[in-house]
Amino acid sequence: MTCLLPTKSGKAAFLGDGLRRQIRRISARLTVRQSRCLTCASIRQHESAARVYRKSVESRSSIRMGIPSKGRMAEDTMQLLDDCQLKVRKINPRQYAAEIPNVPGVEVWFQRATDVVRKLVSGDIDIGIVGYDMLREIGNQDEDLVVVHDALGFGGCHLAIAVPSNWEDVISLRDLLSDKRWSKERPLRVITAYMNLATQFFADQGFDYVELSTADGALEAAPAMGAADCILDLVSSGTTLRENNLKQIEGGRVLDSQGVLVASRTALLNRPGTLAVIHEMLERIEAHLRAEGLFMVTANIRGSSAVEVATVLSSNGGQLLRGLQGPTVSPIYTYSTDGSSSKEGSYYAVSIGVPKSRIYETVKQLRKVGGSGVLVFPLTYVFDEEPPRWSALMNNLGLNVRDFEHLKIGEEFANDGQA
Ligand SMILES: Nc1ncnc2c1ncn2[C@@H]1O[C@H](COP(=O)(O)OP(=O)(O)OP(=O)(O)O)[C@@H](O)[C@H]1O
Ligand SMILES: O=P(O)(O)OC[C@H]1O[C@H](OP(=O)(O)OP(=O)(O)O)[C@H](O)[C@@H]1O
Ligand SMILES: [Mg+2]
Repeated sequence: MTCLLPTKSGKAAFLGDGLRRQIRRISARLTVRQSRCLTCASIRQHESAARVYRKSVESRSSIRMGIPSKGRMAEDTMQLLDDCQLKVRKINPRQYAAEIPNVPGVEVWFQRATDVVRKLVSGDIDIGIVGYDMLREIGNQDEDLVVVHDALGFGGCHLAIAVPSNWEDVISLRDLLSDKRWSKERPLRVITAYMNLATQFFADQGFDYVELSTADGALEAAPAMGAADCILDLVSSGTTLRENNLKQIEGGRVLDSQGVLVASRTALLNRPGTLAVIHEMLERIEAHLRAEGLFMVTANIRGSSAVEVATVLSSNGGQLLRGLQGPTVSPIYTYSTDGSSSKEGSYYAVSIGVPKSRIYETVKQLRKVGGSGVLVFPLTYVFDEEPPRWSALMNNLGLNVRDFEHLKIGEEFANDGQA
């Protein structure tokens, strides 16, 4: 007898201990199966149907962004937008539509991660933040989906094959492939939530005898239950695998993933304002992520000229005391004793951006060259030149960076009403 219960979310909480006991009592002769078995073909049909019904840009005038409504990515996405001063304003927690007051004209829609991708494909949203794994699985290499930023710095995990730890002879994918246990009559049974990626991977690796099945979560339980031989699922810390007596194998890493910013090519090229919004988001995200790893340090250093101080810094601290492009060195003006006049004195103020991880080393180096009054500040943004990801996007869209000059954000929004 097998009884499957929800592992998490509202349903799991509802099935509290009391209810679990009741179920145990009444279910002596009951078998509940939660897993669905889908063929790859049916999933493909489902995903491509969305493609056929892609909406035209004229069907609405607003720019829509989709972000995960729950799960691991939801909180991190909100935090990233907040850190970039793109805070999402939600009137109440059960509402699925919101706005970003700093970017007027953008509607934010909260959706399940899978639906963010589906709605990008169908043209119901223009911009989205999701895990790269979802983008690849659901988007299935749809040419309309353009990755604008591929490393948002959260949701880091990888999709991997895991087999029972007690399969001592199976260390690598090659071992799994040559295992004589699998045949046409008794294929290798793999359970996964990533049917498209799994189909592609096993075909590319030359597996002839594989049967895929799918479930929505807690896949790690399937081998012990006898429902599958191995799994293809996300791994981050590896704890879930370990706790379920599973192990990864060499060559079984299918895809590396983290949060990505995606946009619809159709919307970028045709919906007024979308390209400008993406430009601003990209600039803010890049500048924030660059700043996140740095501290701004200022200190006073004795010297006879700014050049001498800069030379002392670079010859003693090497790259560390040179900052991002070289130290900023400015004279400190000292006043005469009666305060009536000021003159360039023998102290200079230096400002440098340094990696957070090397802050103490920096302080010690500054002291060594006579630095005093060392102040350390967090940074909000480091805006550099136009981000390389922007040029890459323009390239991808077949546009010239100069073409965008006239699409400045103000003009774009001003044009919206007339479009
Ligand atoms: N263990 C993990 N560590 C880091 N990122 C993860 C992990 N598991 C999933 N993710 C990322 O988060 C995204 C959303 O996963 P999450 O589990 O929150 O949602 P879901 O599986 O769609 O929903 P649910 O599990 O609640 O049914 C995944 O697509 C992946 O990019
Ligand atoms: O390597 P770890 O750090 O242990 O993380 C991996 C687990 O995280 C995800 O599951 P999630 O918690 O989203 O539950 P789910 O299986 O119900 O989606 C994923 O599906 C793995 O089960
Ligand atoms: Mg999950």
